Amino acid sequence: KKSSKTQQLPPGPFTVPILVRILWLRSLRKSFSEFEPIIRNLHTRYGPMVTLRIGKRPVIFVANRDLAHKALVQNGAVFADRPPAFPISKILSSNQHIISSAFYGPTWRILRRNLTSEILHPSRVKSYSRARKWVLDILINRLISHSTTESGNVNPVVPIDHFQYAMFCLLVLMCFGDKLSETHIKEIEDAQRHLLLGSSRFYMLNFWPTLGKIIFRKRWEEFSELRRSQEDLLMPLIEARKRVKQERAGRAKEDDVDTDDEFVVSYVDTLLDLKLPEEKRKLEDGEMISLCSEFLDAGTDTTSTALQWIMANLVKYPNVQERVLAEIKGVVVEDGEKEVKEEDLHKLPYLKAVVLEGLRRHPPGHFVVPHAVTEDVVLDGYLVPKNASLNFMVADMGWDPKVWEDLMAFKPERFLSGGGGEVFDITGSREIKMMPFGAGRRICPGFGLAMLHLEYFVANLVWNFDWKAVDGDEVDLSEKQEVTMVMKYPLKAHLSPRF
Ligand code: HEM
Repeated sequence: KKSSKTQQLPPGPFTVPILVRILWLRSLRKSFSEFEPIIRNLHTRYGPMVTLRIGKRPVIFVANRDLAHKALVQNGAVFADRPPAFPISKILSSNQHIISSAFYGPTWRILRRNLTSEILHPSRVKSYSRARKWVLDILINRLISHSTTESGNVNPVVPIDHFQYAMFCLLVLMCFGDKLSETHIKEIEDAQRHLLLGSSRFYMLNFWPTLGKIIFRKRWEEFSELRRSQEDLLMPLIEARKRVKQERAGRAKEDDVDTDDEFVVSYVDTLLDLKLPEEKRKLEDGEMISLCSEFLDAGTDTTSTALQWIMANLVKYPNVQERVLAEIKGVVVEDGEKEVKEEDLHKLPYLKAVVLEGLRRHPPGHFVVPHAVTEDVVLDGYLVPKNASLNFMVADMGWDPKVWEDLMAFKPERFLSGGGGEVFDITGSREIKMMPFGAGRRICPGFGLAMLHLEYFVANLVWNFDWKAVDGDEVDLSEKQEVTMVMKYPLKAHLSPRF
């Protein structure tokens, strides 16, 4: 519904914006993890829609699945905008010229369509299967070498860094082509991680940007230095793809045929010819760097966090791990075959159920990227003004007792269709029962790729190793807010190779 003058913002605590800003800054210095329980308490007190005044803009939180569906799916176009970025994000996103922060309009449409049709299309995703196998081998070798000492003793492994590195490798190869060395990948990972982890340190620069340039001069310099080092690392890779493209074009002209069957299109290749519709020009170097950086970040921590939560539950509940293994045994027919092939994943419904249950119980992001509306509207009788920032309680949507029985238990069976063949709709198009990837027009475009990565790596990790809890160090499922919602006590497990 359109709004009228009498409509009010959703309820919320009375706050003095300047005080909230100061408290916000102080709390950021300590920990971000207090934030979600506060919003949850406010929902208990005020209902499914709550307003908080943190800065100049009201921030509205929605905790109800039906309202999320009404907004994001039924009125998708109105709720698909993004708020203006804070100064730091503005620099990192080249003025909101990346998919996740672009305003809803032609630029967002062309950038998103390029990603979905040129890179995330199933046939293109298939062309990266060699890269996935390469990364799987790296991961398995790393896990083996970390679980045995030189004297042959077995050590428990803390796999999260290896998961992160593996997911990062995959995304780098898709982004810059599959001919990069491990050393090079590690360098890029370090630069990206510095920026990502530093983001909470630089958050303070968003407030009072003009005066802050003087007060926080050192921190601004540190931020500029990190962005520069990111540019120094990524730009040569982009330039290298430009050269490959030119050489191929030259060869194609001479021979009139494409001789290089091995060639795999990378994300950068698709950006080189892209034209921004509003500015009517090609992408600038800075914009390409920002888009590559978005691509790497979006698919790395999210997926490796989910992978860690899923493996933690398989260690905690050995009967679930046994069932995954038994299902794989029915599919891998060749004796001694070490790989569960991705072509076989669709024959493993229980594995898929395990991944879905992992995403429901432990969604890597407990909020979506902030949304905005394209015009003042009314939702559930309350005004959602154009200048508001709007968010949705992702974790709470998947923990609704009206939908899920015994909701905090890890029960993959709830996703088995019982022979009916009905596949669970993760996009929430008809009804939102959980939304780990968001919903509607801004839904994560990478959800298919993420599901593939999770199914492929969970299957192969279980197929290659028996995962066991470490005596006296039981798996603890407490959470901690970092870039994503991670395990407060990272998974530690004994791994016995099965081959
Ligand atoms: C388990 C893994 C992943 C999870 C849980 C996840 C989750 C999300 C969520 C919650 C959003 C915000 C949706 C919204 O604002 O309403 C999002 C956006 C996005 N994700 Fe993912 N994601 C994952 C993997 C990936 C991968 C592998 C890619 C790409 C390679 C990707 C690319 C993006 C992009 C570009 C956006 C912005 C979409 C837009 O604003 O239109 N994500 N993701």
